Amino acid sequence: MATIQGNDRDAQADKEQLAAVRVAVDEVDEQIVTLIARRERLIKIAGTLKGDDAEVRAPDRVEKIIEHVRSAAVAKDIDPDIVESTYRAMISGFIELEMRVHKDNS
Ligand SMILES: C=C(O[C@@H]1C=C(C(=O)O)C=C[C@H]1O)C(=O)O
Repeated sequence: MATIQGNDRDAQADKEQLAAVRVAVDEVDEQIVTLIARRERLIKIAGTLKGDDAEVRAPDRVEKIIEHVRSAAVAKDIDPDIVESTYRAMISGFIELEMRVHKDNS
């Protein structure tokens, strides 16, 4: 009977570790989506409190958020560019959502 040796055993161990890492990534994603849902509820409220489209877009506020999350990324020793691009994509979606909420309320 063949036994698993050397490289085969390493490859098997890597596969098992990758599967475990993916389970952990899925758990983190659940947490992230929970936080995005919480963020979305707040953004919708903000949309009801603003006077016009320019206020909804609030580009100065967007830049302050980017500055804030970049600093938070640096403090945690992760790549601030990844955090910034993630936030810019998310905020761009939220601005469109907030626009719709704002229109429905005005
Ligand atoms: C939530 C706001 O409105 C918009 C959405 C933002 C966001 O998703 O973080 C940020 C600024 C605005 O473009 C706000 O003004 O605070």
